[in-house]
Amino acid sequence: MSKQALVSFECSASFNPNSNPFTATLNLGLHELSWTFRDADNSTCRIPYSCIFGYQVPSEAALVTEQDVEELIRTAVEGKQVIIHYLEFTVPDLNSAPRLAQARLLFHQRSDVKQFLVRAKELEVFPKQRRILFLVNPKGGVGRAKTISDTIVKPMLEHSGLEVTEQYTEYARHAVDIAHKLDLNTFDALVVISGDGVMHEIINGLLSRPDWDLARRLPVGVISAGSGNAIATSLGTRNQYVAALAAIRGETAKMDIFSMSQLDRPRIYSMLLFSWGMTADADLESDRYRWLGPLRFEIAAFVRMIRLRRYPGKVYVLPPKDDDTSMLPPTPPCSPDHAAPGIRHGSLLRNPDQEPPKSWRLLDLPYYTFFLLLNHPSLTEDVYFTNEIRFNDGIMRLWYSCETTFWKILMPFVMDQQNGKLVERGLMTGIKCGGILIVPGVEGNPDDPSTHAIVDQSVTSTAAKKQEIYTKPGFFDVDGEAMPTTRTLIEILPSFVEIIVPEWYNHPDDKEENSVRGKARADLILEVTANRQVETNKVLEVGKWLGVMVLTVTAYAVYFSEGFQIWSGIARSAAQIL
Ligand SMILES: Nc1ncnc2c1ncn2[C@@H]1O[C@H](COP(=O)(O)OP(=O)(O)OP(=O)(O)O)[C@@H](O)[C@H]1O
Repeated sequence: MSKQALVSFECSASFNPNSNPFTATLNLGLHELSWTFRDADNSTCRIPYSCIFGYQVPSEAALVTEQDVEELIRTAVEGKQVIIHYLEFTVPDLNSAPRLAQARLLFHQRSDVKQFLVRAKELEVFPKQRRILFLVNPKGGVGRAKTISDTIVKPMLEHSGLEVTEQYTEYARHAVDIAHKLDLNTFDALVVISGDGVMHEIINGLLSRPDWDLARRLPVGVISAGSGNAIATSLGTRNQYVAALAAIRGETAKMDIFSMSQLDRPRIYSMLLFSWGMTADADLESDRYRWLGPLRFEIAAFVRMIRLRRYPGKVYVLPPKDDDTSMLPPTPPCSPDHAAPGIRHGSLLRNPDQEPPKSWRLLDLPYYTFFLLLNHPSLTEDVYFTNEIRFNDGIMRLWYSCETTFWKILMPFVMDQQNGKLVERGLMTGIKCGGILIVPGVEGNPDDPSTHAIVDQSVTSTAAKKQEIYTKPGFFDVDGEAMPTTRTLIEILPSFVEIIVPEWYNHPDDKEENSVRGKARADLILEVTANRQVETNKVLEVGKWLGVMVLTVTAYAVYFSEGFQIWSGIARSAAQIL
């Protein structure tokens, strides 16, 4: 009997519909079902509860729910057979799809079936009954959300016991309206089948409600069907079967979010990133290459590396753990009744126009080519930025740079895009902060050299032009959505929303032997998800970037050649690069 077995039954078990049943002892442990086969050298088979997404008895009444357990016990007893649906991870590689699998149990005694079902319910073997709204974005990524919903999610939901409603988004930002108006008593969770953009929209929709303090507790989840899919990748649910499993089982974790305040505008909330400079331009401009799928980011990034913009501005940073008591608390102490418009959750400054106290440090760069604030370790599904970040660590981490040399910018992306070491290449400075105030642009008349003093004493207006300092405002990028570049206060709201995670995400101790809640392979899953250290395949990465370069330069040449030979365009572009 398994070390952790709490109760055991004699039964016959088979693990696919056509295989012969084995005589086995079935053990219900704390975290897993296990079988010891008598006629197969006492070998053992295990299914962690965290991988079970459905339950069935051979009658039409197949679901275990709070309400119908009595009825199910009755029908199961008659049939003496129970079918368990679970995900089987066969290959030690999370990128390969897990398999939908079934275990069929034929109990010898009817009383055993009843006892099994009762204990299974106590031990939360099966998903708890919940009501979930699935929001499908048919325009996300390359438009595969409907297929993913029909071929992956729905078959897994069939025996889950969940009450499911599906709704398609019909226009851009429809998800904001849906989340804003949602009846919170009707659903226990909101899951999007989309990219990060729709996740951003539902969080902003929920937090824009008068009852935001209640709404923020609604668990939200994502089944990836976008282009970037950074949140799903960071959570280890990039595989849609794993994401659907997480949605069905419903484990949640608290997640920090960033709040962005601009004067006279409603606050915007970000779950993933705030960015300015190259990454923002590339992300927002990549929308025109949507048909390329995730490759759109590399193409847009490369174009922007060639035609890099430098954004001037003043950036004030509040060091973490500042004890300046003149400040308002950053966490959300205000009830909606007491919240002033625009300062719903309390704020570091009374408004973004307030001059920051002396404890805020002015960063000393003349301009910014990179400015990136991340809440998750992955920037897109192909860019694993750093393993320094956890979405619930309550810390804001900012990376910034004024680097302009093409190769110095390109190389980290080519060599360290997937191994979490991109930030270690010296391209960017990384700091922790308690709050950030950005004052973008050059103050005063851009033709007056003295106005550039705030940017850099040595940069005059003419020099600024020569160095192509970008005097146009550009855009801030908030989770892939554009935000106007005006004076902006950014702060963190720690553990502010509930996000659906795989069960093993919350159980780092499951790495230990004999504790297998996160499947027998929890160690691998944890390593790949919570601390994802995938070695970059340098040959593949260099090949991919060479492809991106050739494609971009050719497209550029065609676009700009205007009647000249394509090759003269290529030569011009090459000259620009050099
Ligand atoms: N029916 C629709 N028609 C047009 N646009 C829509 C519709 N439904 C949603 N959208 C918009 O599609 C945009 C992109 O959605 P989503 O984030 O899911 O995909 P993505 O941008 O490809 O992925 P990622 O954000 O992960 O890169 C969102 O801004 C959303 O407002």
